[in-house]
Amino acid sequence: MPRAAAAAKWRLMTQASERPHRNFYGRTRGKTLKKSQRAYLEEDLAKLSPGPVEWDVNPERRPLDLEALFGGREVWLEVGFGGGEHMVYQATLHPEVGIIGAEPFINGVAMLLGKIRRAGVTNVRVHPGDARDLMDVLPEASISRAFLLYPDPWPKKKHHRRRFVTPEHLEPLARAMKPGAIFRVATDIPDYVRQTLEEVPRAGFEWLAERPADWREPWEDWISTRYEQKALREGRVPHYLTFRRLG
Ligand SMILES: C[S@@+](CC[C@H](N)C(=O)[O-])C[C@H]1O[C@@H](n2cnc3c(N)ncnc32)[C@H](O)[C@@H]1O
Repeated sequence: MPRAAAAAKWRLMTQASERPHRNFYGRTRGKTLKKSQRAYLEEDLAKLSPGPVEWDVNPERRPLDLEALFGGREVWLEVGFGGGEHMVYQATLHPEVGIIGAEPFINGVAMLLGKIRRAGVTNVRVHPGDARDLMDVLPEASISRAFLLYPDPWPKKKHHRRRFVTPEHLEPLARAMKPGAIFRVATDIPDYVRQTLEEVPRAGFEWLAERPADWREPWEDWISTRYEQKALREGRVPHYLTFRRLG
């Protein structure tokens, strides 16, 4: 590799290391991929990838061409889609919108790809990596709805700053969302509710007043996710919070 290119690569790698979670793309968290899952990844992922997102393939952070990706449809975003059940459900329910999701857990990506095949939906795009990289290249005010469903709880106090509901994540999210856009957050962790209600309004959202009384009621178009099922089995209580982007 020429020296200048190697130096540029090194700069990118060191920048990347400032984002401790982004490098877990490709890890299977100890689980092996089934043969069918490997096939989904090999055959479908490139077709459904939104384009240059990662730092090393888009170092200037050129915005994605969402018009080309979704043909002018309204665009929704799901952060950390897990096994993808909610994304595919919403894509089936709303063929008139385009949904883009980020998830670094490769087994989850493979599960989503399998569900996309079985449902036959064509309005989903997948970034197999950190949502921060994706948010960085979303055009300003381009997202009409965003979902953060059961984000990693990071229960220890010293890890709270790793939670998604911190300025590091919420500011790029707010930048990418249209004024009036809806942001849904579901969590089973009471302290996560506290932090969400503190931090999300600070980033330029209002908590929708019609929902505080019924924050234990899921949204009408809700499908329970894998993580929610686990939380319910373990006796934890889901909370559903709805915000609107101001401006
Ligand atoms: C507790 S799981 C919930 C998954 C799914 N939303 C559900 O409800 O079943 C949290 C997910 O967020 C993903 N995640 C964590 N940090 C992320 C990040 N920076 N960008 C995108 N996804 C992330 C994890 O890999 C994990 O799959």
